[in-house]
Amino acid sequence: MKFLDLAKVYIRSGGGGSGAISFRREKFVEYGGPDGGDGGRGGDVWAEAVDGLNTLIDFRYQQHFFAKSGQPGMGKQRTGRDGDDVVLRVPVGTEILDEDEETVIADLTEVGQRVLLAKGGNGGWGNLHFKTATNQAPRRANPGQEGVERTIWLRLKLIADVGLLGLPNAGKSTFLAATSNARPKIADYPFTTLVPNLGVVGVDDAEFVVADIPGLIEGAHEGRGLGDLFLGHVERCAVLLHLVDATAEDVAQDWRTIIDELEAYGGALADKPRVTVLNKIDALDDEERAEKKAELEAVAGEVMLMSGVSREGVTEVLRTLRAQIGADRLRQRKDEEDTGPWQP
Ligand SMILES: Nc1nc2c(ncn2[C@@H]2O[C@H](COP(=O)(O)OP(=O)(O)OP(=O)(O)O)[C@@H](O)[C@H]2O)c(=O)[nH]1
Ligand SMILES: [Mg+2]
Repeated sequence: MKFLDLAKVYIRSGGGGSGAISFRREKFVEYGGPDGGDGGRGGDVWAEAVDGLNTLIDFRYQQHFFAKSGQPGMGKQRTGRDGDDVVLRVPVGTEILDEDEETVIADLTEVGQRVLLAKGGNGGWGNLHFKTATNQAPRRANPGQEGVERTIWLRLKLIADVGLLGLPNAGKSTFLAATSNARPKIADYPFTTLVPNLGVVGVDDAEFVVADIPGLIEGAHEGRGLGDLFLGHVERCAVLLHLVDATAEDVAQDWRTIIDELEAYGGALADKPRVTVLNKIDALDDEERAEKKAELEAVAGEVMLMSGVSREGVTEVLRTLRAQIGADRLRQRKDEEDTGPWQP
């Protein structure tokens, strides 16, 4: 199976148009001077971070991006038309890497940020440019400069405030759907979420972005399951929301599995603030709730209770997240009429 947060792309800027060799031809003018125009410039290839995208899926269907060449120059001093630029529209948070997959060419972290990936070739000079005192009728012009061809990689790291963690089936997508504008796929089989979903969650007067990532399983950091590829996504989150399925056999063990993965992944992930939630409590009676809560608290410390389905406890969890995210990252909640739904 292929993952959409990494895409290989071939790009080529346009070559410059060649300069023209041409001479003026007019009635009663016997020796018209040179009038060959310059070739047009070739188109550039750019990348630009845009609103409203959160995967690189489009680059799975189109991997080649070639800008147009400049048109050749023409007589009567006419310059050839420039080739159109090509712009790769990528989600915010996309890194652009060189062919070696390591060298970072650019990191597009803001909407509208642009980077030039391949410059179009200059147009060649027409013979008009070569006229000198001793050579009044030059029969030479330049070819256009060639375009630049290169292979690059696009790598997406989502910029979310909260990263959802949990084993497959813990109810992460259900939670996201219940609390945000995102409509992730939900099913009672594991690994329903193949592509990370982003949702904007509002609570009180604040908004933040939650990323639903595919379920983590044991060994994910070694490449098992789908989780490890997406651990990279959560690196930039301010808080992790760890959901534990209350209907599971052993909630302490389920919790431990995820924590082990975080620790094995290394980096700052394991030290990030974390909110631990016992989810799906609608399926339990009071006695079972207390029992599971105690089991989980014994290993995880403070635990909140919630159900993404009945929505019991959801607001409290959102408020806790809000408090942990920090004011600098929170967006002001706006009425949808004002601006339309905010798109990650
Ligand atoms: N009773 C109950 N069931 C829930 C709750 N939340 C989710 N479920 C069910 O649990 C199953 C898995 O839910 P998802 O939201 O797809 O789980 P996930 O964690 O996103 O799973 P992956 O994407 O596979 O990692 C579905 O059948 C849901 O209906 C809840 O609060 N209560
Ligand atoms: Mg899911």
